[in-house]
Amino acid sequence: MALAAAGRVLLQAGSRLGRREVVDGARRFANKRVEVEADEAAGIAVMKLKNPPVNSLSLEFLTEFLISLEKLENNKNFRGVILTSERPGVFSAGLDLMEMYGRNPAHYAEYWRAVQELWLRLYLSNMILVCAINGTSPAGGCLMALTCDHRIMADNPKYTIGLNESQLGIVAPFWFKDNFVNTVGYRTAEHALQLGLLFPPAEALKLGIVDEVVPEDQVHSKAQSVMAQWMAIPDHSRQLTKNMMRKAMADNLIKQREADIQNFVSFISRDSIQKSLHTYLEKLKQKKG
Ligand SMILES: CC/C=C\C/C=C\CCCC/C=C/C(=O)SCCNC(=O)CCNC(=O)[C@H](O)C(C)(C)COP(=O)(O)OP(=O)(O)OC[C@H]1O[C@@H](n2cnc3c(N)ncnc32)[C@H](O)[C@@H]1OP(=O)(O)O
Repeated sequence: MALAAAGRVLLQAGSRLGRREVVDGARRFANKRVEVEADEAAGIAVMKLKNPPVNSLSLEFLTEFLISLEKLENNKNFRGVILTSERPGVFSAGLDLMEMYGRNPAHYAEYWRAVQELWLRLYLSNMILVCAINGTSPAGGCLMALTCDHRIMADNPKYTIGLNESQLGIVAPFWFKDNFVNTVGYRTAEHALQLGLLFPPAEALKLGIVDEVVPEDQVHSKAQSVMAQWMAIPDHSRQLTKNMMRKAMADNLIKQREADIQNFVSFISRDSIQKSLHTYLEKLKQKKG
C-alpha cells in the first residue's frame, strides 16, 4: 500500500514535469533522462541512464526513472530489464549531491522519499534485472547495481564501484548497508564501508560486488546472454524465490520509512555535514582545474 501510494505521488510529479513521451515505432520510449529500448516480443527492455554529465540521481532523474520502470512493470509482456548507462565511462555518480546540499528540510524529505522509492521498486521488482555496469559506479550508483539480480562490469581498471559515503563525511543508511552485507558478507562490508572503499572491476569481482567482469565491448552482449539464461526459468518460481530472499529486508525499510526520512533530514541538515559536503564538492571542482 505504502509503495503504491508513493508511486502515485511520483507519477503525479512526473506529469507535473510535463515531459512529452517520444514513441518510436512502439519500440523505444524516452523521457529526458532515461531512454528505454523496449523489445516487447522478446519481453526485454534496456533502460539507459542519461542524466549528463555523470548520471547523478537527481530528483528529476528519479521521478523519470520510476515512471519508466512502472510502465514496464505494468506491461506483463516485459519480463526482464537491462540497466546501463547511455554514457560509457560513468554508470552513475550516485545520489545528486546538489539535492543534499544547501536545501531546506522539506526538499531533503522529498528527495529521500524518492531515493527510498527507487531502492524499493528495484529491489522488489518482479522482473529480472541485469546490470550492465559500463563505467564508474560509486555510492547510490553502486546501490542501484546491488538491487539487480546479476551484475556485469566492464573490465576497465579506471572504473570503480563501492559505497564510498564515509569518504564524503556522510553515512550509508542501514538499508544500503543491509543490501551490501547481503551481497559481500559482514566482514568485507564492515571494512569497506568504514573506509569508503571503491573497487576496480577485478577486486569487485573477487568480493562478489559484481558477478562477472568482461571486456568493455562485450558488456551488452553478455548482459543479453545472461538475460536469456534467466528468462529460461519459469517466472512464478523465480519470482517467489526472489521475494522470499528479499521481502524481509525491504519490509524493514517499509516499516520505518518515515523515521528513516526524519533521520536523513536531521543528519543532512547538520552544519557539520553540510560543511563536509561543501568540502567534497570543492574537491570535485578542483580536480578539474
Ligand atoms: C545516521 C545516518 C542516517 C541517515 C543517512 C544519512 C545520510 C546520507 C546518506 C547519503 C547516501 C549517499 C549516497 C551517494 O550516492 S553520495 C554521492 C557519492 N558520489 C560520489 O562520490 C561521486 C562523485 N563524483 C565523481 O567522483 C566523479 O564525478 C566521477 C563520477 C568519477 C566522474 O568523473 P568525471 O567524468 O571526471 O566528471 P567530473 O568529476 O568532472 O564531474 C562532472 C560534473 O558533475 C558533478 N558531479 C559529480 N558527481 C556528482 C554527484 N554525485 N552529484 C552532483 N554532481 C556531481 C561535478 O561536480 C562536476 O560538476 P561541474 O559543475 O564542476 O561541471
